[in-house]
Amino acid sequence: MAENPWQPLLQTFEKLSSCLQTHLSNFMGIKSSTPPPSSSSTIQNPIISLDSPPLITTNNSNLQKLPLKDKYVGPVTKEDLGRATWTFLHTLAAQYPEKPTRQQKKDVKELMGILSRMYPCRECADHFKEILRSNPTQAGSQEEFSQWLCHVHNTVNRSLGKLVFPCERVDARWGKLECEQKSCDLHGTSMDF
Ligand SMILES: Cc1cc2nc3c(=O)[nH]c(=O)nc-3n(C[C@H](O)[C@H](O)[C@H](O)COP(=O)(O)OP(=O)(O)OC[C@H]3O[C@@H](n4cnc5c(N)ncnc54)[C@H](O)[C@@H]3O)c2cc1C
Repeated sequence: MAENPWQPLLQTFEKLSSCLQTHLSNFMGIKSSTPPPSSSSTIQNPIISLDSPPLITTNNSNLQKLPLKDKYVGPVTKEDLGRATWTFLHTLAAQYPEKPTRQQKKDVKELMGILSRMYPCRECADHFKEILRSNPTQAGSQEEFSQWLCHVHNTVNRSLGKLVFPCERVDARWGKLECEQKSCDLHGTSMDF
C-alpha cells in the first residue's frame, strides 16, 4: 500500500508536542518518569492529561510540600518575609546614590511610609510605624540612608531579643550589586538640591 501522505506531518507534530511537553515539565518543575517518545506514530505523552493530579490546590493541608524543581517550598513564614524584605531594603540602601535627587529622597520616604501601612504582616507593620514615628527616614546620602536603616533594623532586632548588628560593618555585609559596567547603579545628581 502507498505511504500515508500525512505521515511526515504527523511525525513533525509528534516531535513538536514532545518538545513542548519537556519544556513545560521543566518550567513547572515536574520530572518526567517516562522515557522520551520514540518515533512511532502514537503520541505517548500528551501535554495535558486528565489523569494528572492537580498541581495547585486551594486546600491548605495539601500545600505543605510542593515539589518545585529539586527544592521543596512551603508557605512563607513571617521570618522568610522579614529576611527577604531586609535583603531588599539593605540592597536598596547599598545601591542608593551618594547624591540622591530630590525625587529619590521623596521616593525612599514614601516607600518606608507604604511599608508601614502595607507590609503583609499586621503586627510588623504596626511596629514599624511606631519605629518610623520616633526615627523619621534619613536618606540625604547613601551613607546616611544605610546607617539609618541599620539603626531601625537594630530597633526591630532588640524588640525581638536578637543580637544588635554593628552598623560600621553594614557596607561589608550589604555590598553593592555585582553588575557588569555598573548597569545596576541608580543615578543621582551632581547638583546639590
Ligand atoms: C519592617 C520590618 C518589620 C518587622 N517587624 C517584625 C515584628 O514586629 N515582629 C516579628 O516577629 N518580626 C518582624 N520582622 C521580621 C524580623 O525582623 C526578621 O526578619 C525575622 O525574625 C528573621 O530574622 P533573622 O534572624 O533571620 O534575620 P533578619 O533580622 O531578617 O536579618 C537578615 C540579615 O540581615 C543582617 N542584619 C541583621 N541586623 C542588621 C542590621 N541592623 N543592619 C544590617 N544588617 C543586619 C544579618 O546578616 C541577618 O542575617 C520585621 C521585618 C521587617 C522588614
